This record gives sequence, C-alpha cells and structure tokens, in this order.
Amino acid sequence: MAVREKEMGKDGYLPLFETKGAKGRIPYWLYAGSMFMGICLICIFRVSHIPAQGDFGRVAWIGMFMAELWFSFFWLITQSVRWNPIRRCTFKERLYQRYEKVLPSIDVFVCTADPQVEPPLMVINTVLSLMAYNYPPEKLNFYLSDDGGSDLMFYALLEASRFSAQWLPFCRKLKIEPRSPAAYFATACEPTDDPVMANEWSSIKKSYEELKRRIDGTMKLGRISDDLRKEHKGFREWDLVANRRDHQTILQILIDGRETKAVDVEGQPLPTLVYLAREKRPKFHHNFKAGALNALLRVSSRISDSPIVLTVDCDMYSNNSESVRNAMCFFMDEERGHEIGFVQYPQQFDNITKNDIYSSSLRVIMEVELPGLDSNGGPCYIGTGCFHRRDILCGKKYSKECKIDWNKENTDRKVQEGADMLEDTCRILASCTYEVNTKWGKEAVTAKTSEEDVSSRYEKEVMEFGAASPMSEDGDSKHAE
Ligand SMILES: O=c1ccn([C@@H]2O[C@H](COP(=O)(O)OP(=O)(O)O[C@H]3O[C@H](CO)[C@@H](O)[C@H](O)[C@H]3O)[C@@H](O)[C@H]2O)c(=O)[nH]1
Ligand SMILES: [Mn+2]
Repeated sequence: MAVREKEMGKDGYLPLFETKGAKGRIPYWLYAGSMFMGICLICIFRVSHIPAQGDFGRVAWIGMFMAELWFSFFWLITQSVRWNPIRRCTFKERLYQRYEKVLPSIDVFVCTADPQVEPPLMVINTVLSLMAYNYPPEKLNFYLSDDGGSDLMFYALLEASRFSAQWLPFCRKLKIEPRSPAAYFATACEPTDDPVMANEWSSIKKSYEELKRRIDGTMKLGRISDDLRKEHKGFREWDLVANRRDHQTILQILIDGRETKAVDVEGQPLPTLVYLAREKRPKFHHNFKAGALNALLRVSSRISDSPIVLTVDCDMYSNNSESVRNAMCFFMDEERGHEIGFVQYPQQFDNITKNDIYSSSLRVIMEVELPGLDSNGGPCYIGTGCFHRRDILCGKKYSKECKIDWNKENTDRKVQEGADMLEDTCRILASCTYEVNTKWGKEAVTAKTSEEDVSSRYEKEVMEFGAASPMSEDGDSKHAE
C-alpha cells in the first residue's frame, strides 16, 4: 500500500475524505496581489494629487476618490469567497471496506407542485435517476411530495414504480450514466459489441418509449381513464378531492421495500417508493416547498426514519450514481464526520446554449464562490441536491465526543406495521393543521414523531445547520492504495 504520509490522520488512520486547495489558487493570488497594489497606488495618487482648495475639479476629484474607495471595499470583501476555494475528495473504496454492511438508510424527498408546469414525465425521470443510485436498494426510501395533488402525477409515479423493476437492473448491469432514462436515451447509442446486451438495450428503450407514450396520452386526455383507475386502489382517493387547494392527505406506499415481493426482474430488492399529497385547505397557509419538506420529514420519520435525508427539486435529476456514496464518506468519517451537518452538490444545467451568453451555467458561483465559501464554514443550503443529517434538522448539536455507532443507528429505526396501516397512521402527520400554534415561520421549526405515539407532537426544535458544508468531488480514482 503506497499511501502518502499527509493523507493519514492520527495513528495511521485513513480518512474517508480529504480536503485540498482548488487548482489555480496561486495565479489568482498573484493576480489579486497585483490588483491590491494597483488599488493602493491609485489611493496614494488620489491623496497626493488632490487639487488645492478652490482649484478647479476638487469636488469631482474627491467624488471619484469616494467611488474608488467604495469599489475597493467591495473588491476586498469579495476576496473572502475567492481567496481560498477548496476541493473535497472522497475515498469510496475505504467506505466500502469498512462500512458496506452497515451503510445508513437514506430518505429521499422529491418535491413537485404542478403537473402542467412540471410535467410528470420529467418528475419520474428525476425519481428514476435517484432510484438507480449505486447503493443498497433496501436502504433507499423515496418520497414524492405532490403539492399539485394530481392523480396524473400519481399515475406517472405508478408507471415509474413498475418501470423501475427493469430500469434498476439495467443500470446496474450496463453501469450507465446518467440514470435518468430521458437524459440517457437522448445521447446514448446502442452497444453493438455484445448482441445480448444490444437486445436488452433495445428492449428497455422500447419499454421506456411505451411508458412515455402512455403518460403523454393520459396527459393529453387530462384525466385518468376508467380502465386505469381500476389498476390501483390509490386512485379512489381522488373521489374525495374537490380541487388542488382543498383536499385530504393522500398517502400511498407504491413500493414497500420491506416486502419480499418488492423485487426487480432479477430478484434484487426494490427501494421503497411513497406518494404524498399533504392535506390542503383554503383556510390554512401551505408554506410552499418548506411546508412540503416539513410534512415529508414527519411522514418519513414514521415510515423509514432514515438518519440521512436528501432533498431534490423535481426538475433536477442526479447525473452521478455515486452521489450517495460520496456523501456518506463525509458523514461516516470517524474523525471529522461530526463536524458535517450537510453535504450538497452544485447544480448544472442541461439546456444551455453553446456559448452560454447569459452565463446561465453560473460558473463563478458554482466553481469559485461555493468552494470559496466552503473554506469559510460552508455555503448555505441551496434547496436541492443536498444531504442532511435528520437529527441536525431537529436541532441536535454534534460535538467531538458525539461519536455515532452506525451499527446501532441502522437497526434502531425499523417499523413493524404493514403498508396499509402506515398509510392510515401517517395521514395526520401531513395534515394542514399540524403546524398551527407552533413556532413555524418565526423560527423554522420541524417536528419529529415518535414511534409510540403518532399523533403527539414531540421534540419541536429549531432548525439549524452544522458548521461545515463540503462539496464533494470524486477523487479516489487518482489515489494509489
Ligand atoms: O408550493 C410549492 C412550490 C414549489 N414546490 C417545489 O419547490 C421546488 C423549487 O421550486 P421552483 O419553482 O423550481 O424554484 P427554482 O427557482 O427553480 O428553485 C431554486 O430556488 C428555490 C428558492 O427560491 C429553492 O427552493 C430551490 O431549491 C432552488 O432550486 C420545485 O421542485 C417545486 O415543485 C413545492 O413543492 N411546493
Ligand atoms: Mn426549479
């Protein structure tokens, strides 16, 4: 094993992640240094050549000097986010060796709000890209929050739950990236070298196209046909729905990962998949996405209660199937894990013009400023693509002494009830009155539910975040072990 000395922590311990300075810092420091010199010289020139009292242009001179001082001050404070950008590298191989058996389970929250603006086909592509993560499927739980309360969205998710039985094994076998079917088939070519694979490839592509056609057809029709309605008990919920702003909680567990029959075409377990449309009533404010996330936190704490929570906007698929493992390297690092409250990934946009004339890819923000903020304690939560520790969201503070026993963490949180029972008992957690008379909105408060007593609210604590927020970059391929 050829491991460089500085990679090692105390007592020869090998960390799960490493922090490095970003590339290009030295040229930037030279540039910033010359800039600073220039600013100083301008100041000296302005002060030493100021026109005497009564001379022509004195007021303009002072005005210019003030403006220059203001811009210099502005430049100086931007250095705090540009001076020292950092890069994080993970060692997934070490994670695999030490923790593969006890990896924590993850609850993934996807938010959608309107089936017209955010087409269900796009939403299920996001969900499928996440379901296909390279992570033990029995440890993944997916929750789709539908603020549009639409049976069309429910139907699309039902289709996705069926398609996932083919899609997940296909992704595993061909190790494809990205794992959003739409994004993948938009660019991928049929593998020609292996006829068996080529066959499978075309058959999956055909299945996806049929799924797309069925969903497009239903969207065009604008309602669920009577034949489709018979396919799942969940559609009966919509008999009681007045409109999207006035309806009861709709909660359907489409795949119950704990069940033995929840398997893909290869017999491997499927992840849990839950549809949630929280209760909406005209009298109560729903608090948009934040309200949805709070409802999801409560409902998921009852169903799967995973120690790690990932939030994703429905219009943002995951382009890397290793994202979860990368994030786990931060949370599970024995020495520094307790310093990390959340791990988030920068966003990238798909539909940007070649020359990016509007700078839509936000390169300065994504490539310089967020890594720059990372060296100063971390940027704030950007709303999507972010893993949180559940306990942090409920106010827990971590310290050096607070070591997590991941073995215990995993087994402690299992529920016994069947899916039907859970659907019933969890409804109240997504009711619109749940947060009434709490401090929600004044201090962002979230409630955690106990297993013993579902309806009682306990542990209402202030939402706050940990000190560090690393941005992960894959580094392990470059390291010899
Ligand atoms: O009542 C609502 C309204 C919105 N959403 C969801 O919230 C997400 C973000 O909304 P969007 O309209 O797409 O906002 P963007 O401006 O694209 O989002 C960026 O900016 C938001 C804050 O302004 C963050 O919340 C997002 O995470 C971030 O991606 C989407 O998935 C929506 O479906 C809900 O779940 N319920
Ligand atoms: Mn968006």
